Amino acid sequence: QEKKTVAKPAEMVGALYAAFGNNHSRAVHAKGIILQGDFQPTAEAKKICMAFQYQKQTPVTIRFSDFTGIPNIADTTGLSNPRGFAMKFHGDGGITSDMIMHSFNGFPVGNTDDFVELLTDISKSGPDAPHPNLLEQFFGTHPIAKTFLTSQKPPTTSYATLSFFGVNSFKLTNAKGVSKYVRYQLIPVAGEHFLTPEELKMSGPDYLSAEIKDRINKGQIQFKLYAQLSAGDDKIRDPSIAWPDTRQRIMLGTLTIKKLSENTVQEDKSLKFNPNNLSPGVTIADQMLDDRARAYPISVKNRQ
Ligand code: HEM
Repeated sequence: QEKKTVAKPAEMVGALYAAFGNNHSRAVHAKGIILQGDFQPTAEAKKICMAFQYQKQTPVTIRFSDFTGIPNIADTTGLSNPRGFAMKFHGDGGITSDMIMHSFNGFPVGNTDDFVELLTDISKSGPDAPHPNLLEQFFGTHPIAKTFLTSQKPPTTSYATLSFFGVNSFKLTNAKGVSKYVRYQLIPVAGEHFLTPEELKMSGPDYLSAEIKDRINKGQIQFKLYAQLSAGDDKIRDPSIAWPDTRQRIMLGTLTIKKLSENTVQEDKSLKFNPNNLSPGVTIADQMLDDRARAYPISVKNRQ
């Protein structure tokens, strides 16, 4: 029987503010850039899911971001990993559906209460805290969290050359009523590329937004979206444990990013994603998604 989350949504957002500051911005993934494009589904996507975005080509709005709630974090610092990716599919008649991922195949902890504890421990483990500080103690009892925070990839050369992972599980249902548990993966057509230590030294604090503006002026950017299927005893409700790479993946379609969006203060404020803004055919299959669904609107409200 699954444990119910104890932390209230406001405490989740409060723990993010405690760790990164309340900067009147997104509580996390504060620094980002918005672009526009479209999503072209494959024939296989339609076979496993009846959601509108898998029936025909749809326009999308996407936002790439750095980690933490610090709006001016340097793209070059380790703390700006994992990077974020959020996509809004725009269906007919104004309906939308959201997908939110980050650049690490996993999460530091398996449930929301442990995440709140991790954030709280980070906020209380500043340079003046005696060792072992609370964060070091947390790592002692949560080895996966230590691996997560100490094994991030080097800074990417571009938001367009990084893979993103949905981490939490969803249930996809097709028109015949057949369901499958999946996790999303977004793989760059340009391949994954990371900065060498020399390139990193030459890069400025905003190199990622400068690079993506330059790249999109020269041409389109593409990613392939996959659904990784669960099998065997894969954990559906524990985002800290990635499913094996050997699991079957269904290609859901191609994301083509075509242009930079306005990126006005107003656009960034009004753009909001929620893990439970879904279309019929897609449902949440993980307690953490329910918890996230209640936390995101609090941050959205606070940053207006
Ligand atoms: C219990 C776990 C989590 C909590 C409490 C949480 C909370 C939040 C909050 C409060 C925001 C700001 C919303 C806004 O102001 O618009 C946010 C944004 C975001 N989160 Fe989470 N999150 C969690 C897990 C995750 C996971 C597992 C991922 C990735 C797989 C993720 C990726 C993102 C991204 C990419 C954004 C920025 C979306 C945008 O561009 O607007 N989060 N999260």
